[in-house]
Order: sequence, then C-alpha cells, then structure tokens
Amino acid sequence: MNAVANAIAPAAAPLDLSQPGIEPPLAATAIDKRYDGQTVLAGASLQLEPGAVLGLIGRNGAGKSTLIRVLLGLVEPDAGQARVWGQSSLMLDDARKARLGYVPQQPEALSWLKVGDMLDFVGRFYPRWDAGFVAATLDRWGLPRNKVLAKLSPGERQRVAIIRALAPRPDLLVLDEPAAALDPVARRELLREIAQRAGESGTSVLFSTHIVSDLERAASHVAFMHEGRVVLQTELDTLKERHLRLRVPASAAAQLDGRVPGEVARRALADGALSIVIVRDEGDAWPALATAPGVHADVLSLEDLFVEVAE
Ligand SMILES: Nc1ncnc2c1ncn2[C@@H]1O[C@H](COP(=O)(O)OP(=O)(O)OP(=O)(O)O)[C@@H](O)[C@H]1O
Repeated sequence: MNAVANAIAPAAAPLDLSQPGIEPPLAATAIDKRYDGQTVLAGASLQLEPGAVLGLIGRNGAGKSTLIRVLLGLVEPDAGQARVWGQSSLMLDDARKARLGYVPQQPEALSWLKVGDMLDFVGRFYPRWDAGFVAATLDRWGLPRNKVLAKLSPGERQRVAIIRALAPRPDLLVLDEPAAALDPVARRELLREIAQRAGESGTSVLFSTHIVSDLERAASHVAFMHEGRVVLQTELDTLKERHLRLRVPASAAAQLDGRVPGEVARRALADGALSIVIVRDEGDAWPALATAPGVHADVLSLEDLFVEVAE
C-alpha cells in the first residue's frame, strides 16, 4: 500500500462491530521481521481488546513502529500473522479501512496540499467524517487552513495528522509516537481526547510512546517491547498487584534451578545477587521464592517495570 492509498479509505458498507464473536481490533501472533539481515521483530505477539487503550512502550529501536506497520498491513512480515478485526492485515477490506484511523510517526502523505484542501479531500472518502470537529480543532490548535502541509513545523504536521485520523470517528485508532513532536499542552490535550473517545465511544486505541507518564494518563493496558518482542502485556490497574521484583541474595541465587514461575525479567546484580521480576494471574499465590529467607520483594511502579524489562 503506498502513502496516498493509505491516506484514503474508500467509503464502504458499514461493518457491524457489535456482532457476537467479532475478533479483536488488532492481533499480532508470532511476528518475525528482518531488514538487511538484522532481526527487528522476533516472535512479537500483541492483542488489542475492544475499547482498550493500549500503550506500547519500548526503547529506541525496540521495533514498535515496525510492529505497528505490520499490524496495519503496511509491512509484510517474514513470519506470523497480523489481523484487524479478524481479517489479515495484508488484505484489509474497505469496510475495515474506513473504521481505522492511523497517525504515522512522520506524517508525509499528501504534503503538497494545503491543510484545508487535504482535509476536505480525504473527508470525502469517509461516511462518518466530522467536519465540525475538523473546523473546531483547527481553530483551537491555531492551524492555518491555507498553508501547504510541507511548510508546517513537525509538531503542526503531527497535529494535522491527528485531526485527520480522528475526524472519521474511527472505531480503531493507531498512533505511532503521537506525542513526539507535540508541546506539553498539545500532548495533554491529545491524551485527554484519546481517553474521552475510548470512554464515550468505545474507540479501541493503540499508541506507542517512550513517555511513561503519558501511559499513566491515558492507557488502560500497557505492552512492553524489547528487542523485537512484546515481553509483557498487562492491565494498568492491576499492574502493582500482579508484579513483584525479587532481590535474591547470592546464596539463594546459586540454588535456583531454571526459571522462577511467572518470571518475566532477570538481571544479575554486582554481588552475585539476582533481580527477578515475576508476574502472577489474578487471585494466584506468589511462588515460594517470594517469601524465602533473605529474598526481598518490592512492588514496582510502571517506570520501574519498564526499566527492568528493557535493560
Ligand atoms: N525499512 C527499514 N529498513 C531497514 N531497517 C529498518 C527499517 N525499518 C526499521 N528498521 C530498523 O528496525 C529497528 C526497529 O525500528 P523501529 O522503528 O521499529 O523501532 P522503534 O521501537 O519504533 O524505535 P523508536 O522508538 O526509535 O521510534 C531499527 O534498528 C531500525 O533501524
């Protein structure tokens, strides 16, 4: 799919997203992707549930953008399956495309057009295009209708791309580091808008970020990406009840036989001790190691957890 084709989704027959058994808005299973011999995705799996706001967090180069592009069918994986509402991302029908909004990391499509002309043009292809929202938001964000997109600052272009993605009132919104070029005020506004759309209209949202506080503000779920894999996906509300960091002293570490039940990350400390992050299912007990003599257990903040799984 080229940039222009991707920019426009043809008007289509409505897709009934309330029908029983409808598949999750996004699902990636065991995705592999290599570029020039470099492994970028190595068995990455991710699922976005209807109405959830999933924040995808990971360090630079972890593979977030590539996974998003695979999920949307913009990049063909070497292995694995990506699906949008149950349909292969590489063969998305018009009905699904019309219900999907995407803000790429660097919006470039149709950049020779003026802001207003581009929005009017794209809007013609969407049955649910909200022209009132476009006019009000351009105004509120101080964006000039008559300026060519290519001449806007990166932050302004990102705002226009956000308006374009939100205007069709999508049921699925995918934003690749939407906050990267935005100032703090615009960032907060965007996060508020995302949370509101999810809360009021049931929009399902996937957004990638490096900013832990953005996740805390807007996300209901978080997925941590590290070296091409999603190493952990969890609900934000239960994160603290379900995860623990264990500091295992050298004497106990020497007796460990393989992985601890629920282990998601392990790091060797300077004195032969180990730092191990474990997860449990809701209602399950912690493994015996958590209460073993000399083992210290810590509840983790979101930022601690990110650092532990991404180190
Ligand atoms: N088209 C491409 N050709 C070659 N290498 C690529 C291509 N796209 C991505 N990569 C490489 O894949 C790796 C992961 O890139 P990706 O953009 O997916 O990471 P990211 O987690 O989104 O990073 P960031 O947070 O810095 O945006 C990087 O090393 C990048 O150079």
